[in-house]
Amino acid sequence: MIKVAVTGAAGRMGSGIIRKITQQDDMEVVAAIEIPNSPLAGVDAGIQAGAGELGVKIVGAEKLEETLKESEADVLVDFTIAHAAVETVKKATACGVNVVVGTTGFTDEQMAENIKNVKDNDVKAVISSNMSIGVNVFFNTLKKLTPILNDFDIEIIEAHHNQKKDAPSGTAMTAFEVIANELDRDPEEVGVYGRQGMVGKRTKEEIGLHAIRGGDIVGDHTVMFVGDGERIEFTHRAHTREVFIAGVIRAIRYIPDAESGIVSSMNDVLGLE
Ligand SMILES: NC(=O)C1=CN([C@@H]2O[C@H](COP(=O)(O)OP(=O)(O)OC[C@H]3O[C@@H](n4cnc5c(N)ncnc54)[C@H](OP(=O)(O)O)[C@@H]3O)[C@@H](O)[C@H]2O)C=CC1
Ligand SMILES: O=C(O)C1=N[C@H](C(=O)O)C[C@H](O)C1
Repeated sequence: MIKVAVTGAAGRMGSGIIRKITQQDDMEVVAAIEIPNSPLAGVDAGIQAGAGELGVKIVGAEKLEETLKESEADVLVDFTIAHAAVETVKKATACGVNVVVGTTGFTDEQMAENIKNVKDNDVKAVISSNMSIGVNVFFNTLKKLTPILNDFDIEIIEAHHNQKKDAPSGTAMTAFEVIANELDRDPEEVGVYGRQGMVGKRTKEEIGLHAIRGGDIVGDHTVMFVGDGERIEFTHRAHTREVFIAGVIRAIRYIPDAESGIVSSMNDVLGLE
Protein backbone atom coordinates (compact mmCIF):
# COMPACT_ATOMS: atom_id res chain seq x y z
CA MET A 1 0.00 0.00 0.00
CA ILE A 2 1.48 3.39 -0.99
CA LYS A 3 0.81 5.97 1.73
CA VAL A 4 0.06 9.36 0.18
CA ALA A 5 0.03 12.84 1.74
CA VAL A 6 -1.73 15.55 -0.27
CA THR A 7 -1.00 19.28 0.02
CA GLY A 8 -3.63 21.64 -1.36
CA ALA A 9 -6.12 19.02 -0.16
CA ALA A 10 -9.16 21.28 -0.65
CA GLY A 11 -8.08 22.67 -4.02
CA ARG A 12 -9.44 21.76 -7.46
CA MET A 13 -6.63 19.26 -8.08
CA GLY A 14 -6.00 18.19 -4.48
CA SER A 15 -9.62 17.23 -3.82
CA GLY A 16 -9.84 15.38 -7.17
CA ILE A 17 -6.64 13.48 -6.34
CA ILE A 18 -8.02 12.48 -2.93
CA ARG A 19 -11.25 11.24 -4.55
CA LYS A 20 -9.30 9.23 -7.13
CA ILE A 21 -6.92 7.68 -4.57
CA THR A 22 -9.90 6.39 -2.58
CA GLN A 23 -10.87 4.36 -5.69
CA GLN A 24 -7.45 2.60 -5.95
CA ASP A 25 -6.60 -0.57 -4.07
CA ASP A 26 -2.81 -0.07 -3.95
CA MET A 27 -2.67 3.40 -2.35
CA GLU A 28 -4.30 5.34 0.49
CA VAL A 29 -4.51 8.95 1.67
CA VAL A 30 -2.75 9.18 5.04
CA ALA A 31 -2.44 12.97 5.36
CA ALA A 32 -4.19 16.02 3.94
CA ILE A 33 -2.62 19.44 4.32
CA GLU A 34 -3.99 22.89 3.58
CA ILE A 35 -2.69 26.47 3.99
CA PRO A 36 -1.11 27.37 7.34
CA ASN A 37 -3.80 27.85 10.02
CA SER A 38 -6.46 26.74 7.56
CA PRO A 39 -10.08 27.15 8.69
CA LEU A 40 -10.55 23.63 7.26
CA ALA A 41 -8.23 22.11 9.89
CA GLY A 42 -10.04 19.24 11.61
CA VAL A 43 -12.45 18.63 8.73
CA ASP A 44 -12.38 15.09 7.29
CA ALA A 45 -10.40 15.20 4.02
CA GLY A 46 -12.67 12.64 2.35
CA ILE A 47 -15.83 14.56 3.22
CA GLN A 48 -14.21 17.80 1.99
CA ALA A 49 -13.27 16.06 -1.29
CA GLY A 50 -16.73 14.53 -1.74
CA ALA A 51 -15.37 11.00 -1.34
CA GLY A 52 -17.09 10.02 1.91
CA GLU A 53 -15.47 9.87 5.35
CA LEU A 54 -11.78 8.88 5.27
CA GLY A 55 -10.81 9.26 8.91
CA VAL A 56 -8.01 11.64 7.86
CA LYS A 57 -8.36 15.18 9.21
CA ILE A 58 -7.09 18.16 7.23
CA VAL A 59 -4.22 19.92 9.00
CA GLY A 60 -2.64 23.34 8.44
CA ALA A 61 0.77 23.46 6.73
CA GLU A 62 2.36 24.72 9.97
CA LYS A 63 2.12 21.04 11.04
CA LEU A 64 3.54 19.61 7.79
CA GLU A 65 6.65 17.92 9.15
CA GLU A 66 5.03 16.33 12.22
CA THR A 67 2.10 15.16 10.06
CA LEU A 68 4.42 13.54 7.51
CA LYS A 69 6.30 11.75 10.29
CA GLU A 70 3.20 10.60 12.21
CA SER A 71 1.42 9.39 9.06
CA GLU A 72 4.57 7.62 7.74
CA ALA A 73 3.76 8.97 4.27
CA ASP A 74 5.72 7.44 1.39
CA VAL A 75 4.84 10.14 -1.15
CA LEU A 76 3.68 13.74 -0.89
CA VAL A 77 1.60 15.06 -3.82
CA ASP A 78 1.66 18.85 -4.20
CA PHE A 79 -0.72 20.93 -6.31
CA THR A 80 -0.66 24.31 -4.57
CA ILE A 81 1.18 27.51 -5.53
CA ALA A 82 4.87 27.92 -6.39
CA HIS A 83 6.17 29.81 -3.33
CA ALA A 84 4.42 27.35 -0.98
CA ALA A 85 5.43 24.29 -2.99
CA VAL A 86 9.15 25.13 -2.75
CA GLU A 87 8.89 25.17 1.05
CA THR A 88 6.80 21.99 1.06
CA VAL A 89 9.30 20.13 -1.15
CA LYS A 90 12.14 21.34 1.08
CA LYS A 91 10.46 20.04 4.24
CA ALA A 92 9.10 16.80 2.75
CA THR A 93 12.41 15.80 1.17
CA ALA A 94 14.24 16.63 4.42
CA CYS A 95 11.84 14.18 6.14
CA GLY A 96 12.82 11.54 3.53
CA VAL A 97 9.40 11.68 1.84
CA ASN A 98 9.25 11.21 -1.97
CA VAL A 99 7.38 13.88 -3.95
CA VAL A 100 5.04 14.19 -6.94
CA VAL A 101 4.74 17.87 -7.84
CA GLY A 102 2.32 19.33 -10.39
CA THR A 103 2.38 22.92 -9.15
CA THR A 104 3.38 25.44 -11.83
CA GLY A 105 4.76 28.96 -11.87
CA PHE A 106 8.20 28.14 -10.41
CA THR A 107 11.01 30.54 -11.28
CA ASP A 108 14.19 28.89 -12.60
CA GLU A 109 15.73 29.42 -9.15
CA GLN A 110 12.78 27.78 -7.38
CA MET A 111 12.89 24.77 -9.71
CA ALA A 112 16.66 24.47 -9.17
CA GLU A 113 16.01 24.50 -5.41
CA ASN A 114 13.45 21.67 -5.78
CA ILE A 115 15.92 19.59 -7.81
CA LYS A 116 18.70 20.24 -5.28
CA ASN A 117 16.48 19.19 -2.35
CA VAL A 118 15.56 15.94 -4.13
CA LYS A 119 19.25 15.26 -4.81
CA ASP A 120 20.59 16.27 -1.39
CA ASN A 121 18.01 14.11 0.41
CA ASP A 122 18.29 11.24 -2.10
CA VAL A 123 14.51 10.86 -2.44
CA LYS A 124 12.41 9.95 -5.49
CA ALA A 125 10.48 12.61 -7.38
CA VAL A 126 8.25 13.29 -10.35
CA ILE A 127 7.80 16.95 -11.24
CA SER A 128 5.81 17.97 -14.31
CA SER A 129 3.92 21.03 -15.49
CA ASN A 130 1.32 18.74 -17.01
CA MET A 131 0.48 15.18 -15.99
CA SER A 132 -1.85 14.32 -18.88
CA ILE A 133 -0.74 11.70 -21.39
CA GLY A 134 -2.00 13.90 -24.25
CA VAL A 135 0.13 16.88 -23.30
CA ASN A 136 3.23 14.74 -22.89
CA VAL A 137 2.70 13.33 -26.40
CA PHE A 138 2.13 16.97 -27.48
CA PHE A 139 5.57 17.95 -26.01
CA ASN A 140 7.28 15.00 -27.72
CA THR A 141 5.61 15.79 -31.06
CA LEU A 142 6.66 19.45 -30.73
CA LYS A 143 10.24 18.25 -30.35
CA LYS A 144 9.93 16.53 -33.74
CA LEU A 145 7.92 19.28 -35.52
CA THR A 146 10.06 22.24 -34.49
CA PRO A 147 13.29 21.41 -36.36
CA ILE A 148 11.25 20.74 -39.53
CA LEU A 149 9.42 24.09 -39.22
CA ASN A 150 12.46 26.04 -38.01
CA ASP A 151 11.89 28.83 -40.53
CA PHE A 152 8.30 29.52 -39.42
CA ASP A 153 7.29 32.19 -36.90
CA ILE A 154 6.29 30.46 -33.65
CA GLU A 155 3.68 31.72 -31.18
CA ILE A 156 2.24 29.90 -28.15
CA ILE A 157 -1.30 30.60 -26.93
CA GLU A 158 -2.82 29.11 -23.78
CA ALA A 159 -6.30 29.49 -22.28
CA HIS A 160 -7.38 28.63 -18.72
CA HIS A 161 -10.19 29.25 -16.20
CA ASN A 162 -10.54 32.58 -14.42
CA GLN A 163 -9.22 31.21 -11.09
CA LYS A 164 -5.73 30.44 -12.38
CA LYS A 165 -3.05 32.53 -10.67
CA ASP A 166 0.12 31.96 -12.76
CA ALA A 167 0.74 33.02 -16.36
CA PRO A 168 1.79 31.84 -18.81
CA SER A 169 0.80 28.34 -17.78
CA GLY A 170 3.48 25.86 -16.78
CA THR A 171 2.58 23.80 -19.85
CA ALA A 172 3.08 26.80 -22.16
CA MET A 173 6.45 27.43 -20.49
CA THR A 174 7.51 23.80 -20.99
CA ALA A 175 6.42 23.96 -24.67
CA PHE A 176 8.43 27.19 -25.02
CA GLU A 177 11.52 25.57 -23.49
CA VAL A 178 11.17 22.51 -25.75
CA ILE A 179 10.93 24.74 -28.84
CA ALA A 180 13.74 27.13 -27.82
CA ASN A 181 15.97 24.16 -27.04
CA GLU A 182 15.29 22.51 -30.43
CA LEU A 183 16.13 25.79 -32.19
CA ASP A 184 19.23 26.48 -30.07
CA ARG A 185 17.73 29.77 -28.94
CA ASP A 186 18.21 31.21 -25.44
CA PRO A 187 14.78 31.26 -23.69
CA GLU A 188 15.89 34.36 -21.76
CA GLU A 189 16.37 36.25 -25.03
CA VAL A 190 13.60 35.03 -27.34
CA GLY A 191 10.48 34.94 -25.14
CA VAL A 192 7.99 37.76 -25.85
CA TYR A 193 5.19 37.77 -23.29
CA GLY A 194 2.18 39.43 -24.97
CA ARG A 195 2.55 42.55 -27.10
CA GLN A 196 1.30 46.06 -26.59
CA GLY A 197 2.11 49.45 -28.12
CA MET A 198 4.83 50.25 -30.69
CA VAL A 199 6.76 47.03 -30.23
CA GLY A 200 8.23 47.09 -33.73
CA LYS A 201 8.23 44.32 -36.31
CA ARG A 202 8.41 40.75 -35.18
CA THR A 203 11.95 39.40 -35.17
CA LYS A 204 12.64 36.03 -36.76
CA GLU A 205 14.01 34.62 -33.51
CA GLU A 206 11.30 35.63 -31.06
CA ILE A 207 8.71 33.22 -29.69
CA GLY A 208 5.49 34.82 -28.44
CA LEU A 209 3.57 33.59 -25.40
CA HIS A 210 -0.03 34.66 -24.81
CA ALA A 211 -2.38 33.84 -21.92
CA ILE A 212 -6.18 33.92 -22.06
CA ARG A 213 -8.23 33.64 -18.82
CA GLY A 214 -11.96 33.05 -18.64
CA GLY A 215 -14.82 31.02 -17.18
CA ASP A 216 -14.17 27.34 -16.62
CA ILE A 217 -11.67 26.51 -19.39
CA VAL A 218 -9.75 23.48 -18.08
CA GLY A 219 -6.62 24.07 -20.17
CA ASP A 220 -5.97 24.68 -23.88
CA HIS A 221 -2.56 25.01 -25.51
CA THR A 222 -1.83 25.93 -29.11
CA VAL A 223 1.52 26.31 -30.82
CA MET A 224 1.17 28.25 -34.06
CA PHE A 225 3.82 27.74 -36.71
CA VAL A 226 3.23 30.57 -39.20
CA GLY A 227 4.88 30.66 -42.59
CA ASP A 228 4.28 32.70 -45.75
CA GLY A 229 1.04 31.46 -47.29
CA GLU A 230 0.31 28.75 -44.72
CA ARG A 231 0.27 27.91 -41.02
CA ILE A 232 0.01 24.94 -38.72
CA GLU A 233 -1.93 25.28 -35.45
CA PHE A 234 -1.02 22.43 -33.15
CA THR A 235 -3.48 22.21 -30.25
CA HIS A 236 -4.13 20.18 -27.11
CA ARG A 237 -7.35 20.77 -25.19
CA ALA A 238 -8.09 19.23 -21.79
CA HIS A 239 -11.85 18.69 -21.36
CA THR A 240 -11.59 17.60 -17.72
CA ARG A 241 -9.08 17.67 -14.83
CA GLU A 242 -9.47 13.85 -14.74
CA VAL A 243 -6.71 13.65 -17.39
CA PHE A 244 -4.22 15.33 -15.04
CA ILE A 245 -5.43 13.25 -12.08
CA ALA A 246 -4.99 9.99 -14.05
CA GLY A 247 -1.36 11.05 -14.65
CA VAL A 248 -0.88 11.79 -10.94
CA ILE A 249 -2.07 8.28 -10.04
CA ARG A 250 0.45 6.83 -12.50
CA ALA A 251 3.20 9.06 -11.08
CA ILE A 252 2.43 7.87 -7.51
CA ARG A 253 2.54 4.26 -8.72
CA TYR A 254 5.87 4.94 -10.48
CA ILE A 255 7.58 6.30 -7.35
CA PRO A 256 8.64 2.93 -5.82
CA ASP A 257 10.51 2.09 -9.06
CA ALA A 258 11.87 5.59 -9.66
CA GLU A 259 15.55 6.42 -9.38
CA SER A 260 16.55 8.15 -6.12
CA GLY A 261 18.13 11.58 -6.09
CA ILE A 262 16.81 12.74 -9.45
CA VAL A 263 13.59 14.25 -10.74
CA SER A 264 11.82 11.85 -13.10
CA SER A 265 9.62 13.18 -15.92
CA MET A 266 6.18 12.14 -17.11
CA ASN A 267 7.96 10.59 -20.10
CA ASP A 268 9.59 8.22 -17.59
CA VAL A 269 6.26 7.58 -15.83
CA LEU A 270 4.30 6.99 -19.03
CA GLY A 271 7.09 5.15 -20.85
CA LEU A 272 7.01 7.67 -23.72
CA GLU A 273 9.78 8.73 -26.20
N1 LIG B 1 0.81 19.51 -13.54
C1 LIG B 1 -0.49 19.40 -13.87
O1 LIG B 1 -0.91 18.48 -14.58
C2 LIG B 1 -1.45 20.42 -13.35
C3 LIG B 1 -0.99 21.45 -12.60
N2 LIG B 1 -1.84 22.32 -12.02
C4 LIG B 1 -1.25 23.31 -11.14
O2 LIG B 1 -1.55 22.93 -9.80
C5 LIG B 1 -1.62 24.09 -8.97
C6 LIG B 1 -2.93 24.09 -8.21
O3 LIG B 1 -4.01 24.20 -9.10
P1 LIG B 1 -5.53 24.14 -8.57
O4 LIG B 1 -5.77 22.87 -7.85
O5 LIG B 1 -6.37 24.50 -9.73
O6 LIG B 1 -5.49 25.36 -7.54
P2 LIG B 1 -6.42 25.61 -6.26
O7 LIG B 1 -6.22 27.06 -5.91
O8 LIG B 1 -7.79 25.08 -6.50
O9 LIG B 1 -5.75 24.69 -5.14
C7 LIG B 1 -4.56 24.98 -4.47
C8 LIG B 1 -4.79 24.67 -3.01
O10 LIG B 1 -3.55 24.75 -2.31
C9 LIG B 1 -3.79 25.43 -1.08
N3 LIG B 1 -2.53 25.90 -0.54
C10 LIG B 1 -1.90 27.09 -0.74
N4 LIG B 1 -0.75 27.13 -0.03
C11 LIG B 1 -0.64 25.95 0.62
C12 LIG B 1 0.32 25.39 1.53
N5 LIG B 1 1.41 26.07 1.92
N6 LIG B 1 0.12 24.14 1.98
C13 LIG B 1 -0.98 23.44 1.65
N7 LIG B 1 -1.94 23.93 0.81
C14 LIG B 1 -1.76 25.15 0.31
C15 LIG B 1 -4.80 26.50 -1.47
O11 LIG B 1 -5.44 27.09 -0.37
P3 LIG B 1 -6.07 28.58 -0.55
O12 LIG B 1 -7.04 28.49 -1.69
O13 LIG B 1 -6.72 28.84 0.77
O14 LIG B 1 -4.92 29.48 -0.86
C16 LIG B 1 -5.74 25.67 -2.34
O15 LIG B 1 -6.69 24.97 -1.57
C17 LIG B 1 -1.42 25.28 -9.91
O16 LIG B 1 -0.06 25.67 -9.88
C18 LIG B 1 -1.77 24.71 -11.28
O17 LIG B 1 -1.16 25.39 -12.34
C19 LIG B 1 -3.17 22.23 -12.18
C20 LIG B 1 -3.70 21.23 -12.96
C21 LIG B 1 -2.88 20.25 -13.61
O1 LIG C 1 -3.99 25.77 -13.39
C1 LIG C 1 -4.48 24.89 -14.12
O2 LIG C 1 -5.69 24.64 -14.14
C2 LIG C 1 -3.56 24.10 -14.96
N1 LIG C 1 -2.29 24.28 -14.79
C3 LIG C 1 -1.24 23.60 -15.46
C4 LIG C 1 -0.37 24.60 -16.21
O3 LIG C 1 -0.15 25.71 -15.69
O4 LIG C 1 0.12 24.27 -17.29
C5 LIG C 1 -1.71 22.43 -16.28
C6 LIG C 1 -3.08 22.55 -16.88
O5 LIG C 1 -3.00 23.30 -18.04
C7 LIG C 1 -4.11 23.11 -15.91
